[in-house]
Formats: sequence, C-alpha cells, structure tokens
Amino acid sequence: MNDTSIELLLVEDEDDFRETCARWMERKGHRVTAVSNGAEALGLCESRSFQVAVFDMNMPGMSGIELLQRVQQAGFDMEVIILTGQGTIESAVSAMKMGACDYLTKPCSLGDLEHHCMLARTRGELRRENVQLKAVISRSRPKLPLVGESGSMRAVARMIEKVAPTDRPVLVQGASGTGKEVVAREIQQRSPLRDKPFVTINCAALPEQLVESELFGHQKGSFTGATAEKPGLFEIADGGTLFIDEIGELPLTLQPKLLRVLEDGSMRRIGSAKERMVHVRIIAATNRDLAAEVEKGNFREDLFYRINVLPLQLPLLSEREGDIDRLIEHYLPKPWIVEPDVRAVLNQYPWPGNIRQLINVIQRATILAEGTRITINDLPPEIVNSVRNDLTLRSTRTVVDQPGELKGLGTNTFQANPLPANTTSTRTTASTASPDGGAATLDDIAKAHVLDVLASENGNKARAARRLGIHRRKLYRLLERFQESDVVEDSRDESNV
Ligand SMILES: Nc1ncnc2c1ncn2[C@@H]1O[C@H](COP(=O)(O)OP(=O)(O)OP(=O)(O)O)[C@@H](O)[C@H]1O
Repeated sequence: MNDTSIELLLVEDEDDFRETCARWMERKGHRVTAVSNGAEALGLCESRSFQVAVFDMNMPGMSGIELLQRVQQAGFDMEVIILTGQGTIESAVSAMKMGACDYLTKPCSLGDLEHHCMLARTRGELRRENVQLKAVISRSRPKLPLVGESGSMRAVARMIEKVAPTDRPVLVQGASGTGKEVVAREIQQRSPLRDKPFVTINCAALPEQLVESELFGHQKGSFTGATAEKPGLFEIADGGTLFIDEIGELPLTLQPKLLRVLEDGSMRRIGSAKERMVHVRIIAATNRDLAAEVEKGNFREDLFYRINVLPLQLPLLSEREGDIDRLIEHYLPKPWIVEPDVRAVLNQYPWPGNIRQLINVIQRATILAEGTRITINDLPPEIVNSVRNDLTLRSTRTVVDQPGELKGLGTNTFQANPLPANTTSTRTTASTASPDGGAATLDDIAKAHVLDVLASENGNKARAARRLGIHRRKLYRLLERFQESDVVEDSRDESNV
C-alpha cells in the first residue's frame, strides 16, 4: 500500500456495479473489500479496520442507513459515504446528519467515486489528528492540584461547582500565593469548555506595550517589530477560556478594548480595520482590591462590573484550618519527613505569602537539609524567630541548649525562647547539597536564594525584586521558570508511580 491508497469497504447489492467499482479502485492502488449486504459488512468490521466505507442506500435486508446506524453504535471508526439513487437525496442528507461524511448519487463516474473516497480519507485523518492533538495538549497542560479540606476551602469548592457550568465571567480575588490560577484552572476543568483552549496572560509580567498585542494580536507592519501578522490570545482562545491574571495591572488605555470584547465579542487586531468576533469565557484574577482601584480611578467602573459577575474570594492560608499539614504532605517529596517541631512552626506561622511561600519553604528545606529529614535548622530563621516571638511559653519539656537549635518538641506546643538577634541559619546556600545528596547546582542555589528573599518579604514580589536588584518582571519570569522545572519534576514523579 502506498501513502495515497485507501483501505475501502464497499457494500453494494448490485453485482455488476459492485464488481466494476472494486476493480477500478483496485487498479488505482486501493485495497478494496466488496460485499453485497450489511450483515456481512458488520461481521468484517468486527475483525478489520477500514478508512472509508461506501454503503448503498437501498439494499434488501439492511438498508445503508441502518448499516450506518449499526456501525456508529458499535463505534467502528471510519468515514462513511452513502450511495443513493436520484429520488432519495433527502434521505442521503439525513444520513449525513446522522454522521455520514458524504453522499454520491447514482449513476456516478468512477473518477468521482475515487475523488470522494480520497476526500473522506483525508477527513478521517484530520479528525484523528485532532483527537490526538487534544490528548497531547491536555497531557502537557500542568495538572495543578487543589489541596484543601478546611471549611473555608470547602466553601471555595462549592462556589467553583456553582460557577463552573456557566459561561459568565468569574473574578477570582485573593492575596498573592492563595491559588488564584489553580482555582481558575479548576473552574475550566469542571466547565463544559474543559476540552477547549485554556489560554493565560499575566498583565503584570508583560511590558505595557506588549499586553495589547498579546491580547488582541497585530497586523504586519503595524508597529516597529511587527514583522509578521499575529493573532492575539482572544483569537487563540476563541471557543474556550482566557485567564487574565493580575487584571488590576491592565493599563487604563486598554480597558475600553477589553470592555468591548466582553460586551459584544468584537475586537480588532492592532493596525487592522477588520472587526473579528470571538466567543471567549473570561476568568480574571487579582490580588488588588479592585473596588478600591475603581475609587482611585485606576480601574474603569464599567469594566469592573462586567468582570465582577461571579466573584470568588480565596481565603488566606492562615484561614484554612488543617490545610497546612495537608499541603506539607502533598508537597514534601517521598521519602522525606519533617520533624514534629518543624511541623509545629509551620502550623503557627501566619504565611503572608500563602501557599506559594509554604511551597518555597519546603523546597528550600529539601535543598538545605542533609539526608531526607527536615529539621528546624532547615527553615528560614526569620520564620522560626517570628513564631518564637509570637508564642507564649507553655511547654514543659522544651530544652533549648544551643542557640539556633530546638530540641525535645515532641508535641505541637512550642517553646518561645528568642534566639540571639544575630542568629542565622546554620547552613548557607554556598554549602548546599541537592536533595539526592550530590552538590547543589548553581541553579539550585540561585533558586534557594530567590525563594528565601521572597519568603522573607512575605511573598511580596515588588519588595523581593527590589532586594534582589532585579526588575519585578524578571522576578516573575524566574518564578515561572522555577515552577516549570517543578512541573517537570512532578510529572517525572507521576510517571514513576
Ligand atoms: N489549594 C492548593 N493546593 C495545592 N497547591 C496550591 C493550592 N493553591 C495554590 N497552590 C500552589 O501555590 C502556588 C501559587 O498558586 P497560584 O499561582 O495559583 O497563586 P496566585 O494566587 O495566582 O498567586 P499570584 O497572585 O502571586 O499570581 C502554585 O505553585 C500552586 O500550584
């Protein structure tokens, strides 16, 4: 068989026509199986696969339509062409509504028959390719876990269930690191659009001039650097969901354009007069108080009302009772363990940087610790000190016999015995070892340092970027890179299961 040949099933009760067609198609290099009735055809389909099938409409016993129905019920994957006489075109049309891909009226030329079979084969290939690509995309899309059984997270889960089935905009609000993107993805996964595109843009991570071209696309030559035509994310997400992260950072000049597409689905690429229509579900997120931004004149009131149709407020990590332990279990790689006093500190700390900060602290500790046990010395000292300073002395068994080291905390009570002001972590990043015991790479050390600074700034990225001496957007890119490498590691873990 060559690349253009078709695996064809021909079902026709007129012997002459069937044999002529079969001979002609075989001479053209196709593999033809020709039978005279539906029952025989169904039997063959059980044991063999065909790319294209041609069914005569009028056959004694089982008609072409009935055969089509049976083929579909059985789930045989092939493209079906219906052959019909002049008087039965209407029923051929209804056969197409039932899933036939084409019809031909008899008498037809053999050249036409082959041409239609080739088109059907291409259609089948495209259909299968589409299914495969969707599967590949959904596999490569990171699965973000939504861990949480606390009362406040159960309320969030109930809200997600309510908002997911509609196509109305959702505004996810919450402090940095509370999981706004995770929730956005969960909504999309539970919506009827789960198999459609999920496209994201972070308005804070892009230079202002780029946000418009990313969202709406541009024509070639519409500005310096626009060397080719480019569709915007609205067009790419058409039929699916667009997640606009940090919408509070959307430049005021762009807000009317977003409002318009939300109102009537119309938009124009930069530099183009052509109006395009898109149908996109918007999920927006912000860690700002958008109502206050409206008051200050930084955010358009009409746009605020448009996106604030279904508001969803995420609780702080400190408001999720019991979830810290669940998150530790989830994010701690196997076979790592945390000592009980570490668990106590992590449960007492207020986590201003929320889940992102907790994950960073766990990751940092697995880089700094020796072996696979996290001790109090592997936590950032400012976290340990902050908890110490906050707690009342209540433990009876606590012994603090060395500065910077806590012992005997077998229960979750914690001895607050302030460390000397100059106490720092007992290890420095310069002497780190990787979790597998080898030398830490430069990337590991850079990552630990960035996460450290971010944690010590309580998750505040603007302040952390200032302290690191880099632009905030650069910090965003670094964090995204760390997250991507974590996703790769996660998926490796999963593939080992
Ligand atoms: N409920 C959760 N269960 C498990 N992991 C979570 C949960 N919520 C958030 N995370 C993780 O915490 C990190 C931060 O989450 P996410 O990016 O969704 O937060 P965010 O609120 O969008 O933060 P920012 O406002 O800073 O962009 C991610 O690594 C995410 O996978």
